Amino acid sequence: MNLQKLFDLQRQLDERIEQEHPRKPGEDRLAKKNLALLVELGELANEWRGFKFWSHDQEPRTEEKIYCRYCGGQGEGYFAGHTWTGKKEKCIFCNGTGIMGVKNPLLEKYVDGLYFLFSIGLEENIGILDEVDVCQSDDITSQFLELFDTISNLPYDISEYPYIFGLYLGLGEMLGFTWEEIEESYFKKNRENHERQNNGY
Ligand SMILES: O=c1ccn([C@H]2C[C@H](O)[C@@H](COP(=O)(O)O)O2)c(=O)[nH]1
Repeated sequence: MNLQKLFDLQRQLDERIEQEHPRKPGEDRLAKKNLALLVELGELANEWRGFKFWSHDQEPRTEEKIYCRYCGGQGEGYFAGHTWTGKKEKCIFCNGTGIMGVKNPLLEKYVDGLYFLFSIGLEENIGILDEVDVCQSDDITSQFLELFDTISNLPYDISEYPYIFGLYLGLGEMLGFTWEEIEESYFKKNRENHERQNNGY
């Protein structure tokens, strides 16, 4: 596990965001990043679904089709490439399948949380943690609850940061992710985050 690489990318992204969205006087960015992390954690729990005892579908959302944005998932349209033809043609962008690929919403949400976790570390000048003790509760629900609890308290007790990091890595393992998958998804999201800034997000 090489945290340095991700940490360096995070620093570059955060510096860019700071330039594009300068801090207002007195703005508490730690509080905002902390809330953002809690929001991502909630969204992650929603993609995991394992706590939804009221539903027959408690399976994690690990596969979701990405529909072709050119034909709206139809596989055909009244165009050839970008040119309007007036008669139905097979979409050349998805080869008529209507589908551009598959994504893993559970992993993507996990990685969004990791972004904010790194960003909080940078905000507080914590630097790279030399060693992370991966922590795991008895079950995933308890792991989420422990994370919500400790993250909510983080602005008042930043010394909990390494413990939270260990809990977050522990959660990743419990959700079945390898570090390689996490890294790959982080790099992909990094490109998207920069594109968003290019496009005035
Ligand atoms: O200072 C910041 C602000 C945002 N993000 C990234 C983390 C997530 O990948 C993404 C969340 O964006 P939304 O989709 O929630 O808008 O932005 C950072 O890395 N640093």
